[in-house]
Amino acid sequence: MLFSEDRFVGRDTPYGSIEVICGSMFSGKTEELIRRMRRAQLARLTVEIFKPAMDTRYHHTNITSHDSNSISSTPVDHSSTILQLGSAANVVGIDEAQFFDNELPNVCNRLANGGIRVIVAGLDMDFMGLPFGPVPALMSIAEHVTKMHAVCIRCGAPANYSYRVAKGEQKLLLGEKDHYEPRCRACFYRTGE
Ligand SMILES: Nc1ncnc2c1ncn2[C@@H]1O[C@H](COP(=O)(O)OP(=O)(O)O)[C@@H](O)[C@H]1O
Ligand SMILES: Cc1cn([C@H]2C[C@H](O)[C@@H](COP(=O)(O)O)O2)c(=O)[nH]c1=O
Ligand SMILES: [Zn+2]
Repeated sequence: MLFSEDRFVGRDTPYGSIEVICGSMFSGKTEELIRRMRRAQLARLTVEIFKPAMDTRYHHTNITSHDSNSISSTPVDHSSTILQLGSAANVVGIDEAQFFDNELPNVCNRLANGGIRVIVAGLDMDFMGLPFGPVPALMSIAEHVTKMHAVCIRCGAPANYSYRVAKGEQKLLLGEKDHYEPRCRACFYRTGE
């Protein structure tokens, strides 16, 4: 069964696995990450949750969804710290993976090869519709990839793009609905609206 805690109970393989939760903004990535981490906690597994220190939108330490669900986490500046701090856990969760350095896939592989279930959430595409940071590479090496969809703010179809309504061409621009709206392919590429 996918995403089940029982894979870690009474099984003698020394290997873990990598799960990626990706999609546009507002698609439910953080809620899904929190759900899986809470289930692991209910199963009395040791969990460690990380987020990039530069993502200060909601809370300094907590991971918080757009619906204000939250779970405590450790902010880190570099993926190497995840390897140091996460190696003793049964389950490692990582949010906002797009903001991490390109060593993150290697770090996740090392954790998974050490027996840890690694669950990573992040944007697969930036505001240009281009692959974002280490997330596409993580999707390649993961056992399980879940692509989430928001609701297109323009037409109501499933949305897999994050359209930037704010000014600015830089890749990194923290923000919420004042800066971005989830859109479907047609509404994303239909310009001037
Ligand atoms: N256009 C939208 N489509 C879907 N969910 C939305 C939308 N706007 C707001 N939401 C809210 O955002 C929540 C998902 O938040 P979150 O898990 O933080 O998403 P993500 O991490 O993918 O940005 C949904 O449960 C919903 O209540
Ligand atoms: C598309 C895009 C997004 N960002 C920023 C905006 C938000 O702060 C996060 C994404 O948060 P969510 O949990 O997925 O809603 O990323 C960015 O910096 N650049 C972009 O192109
Ligand atoms: Zn649309």
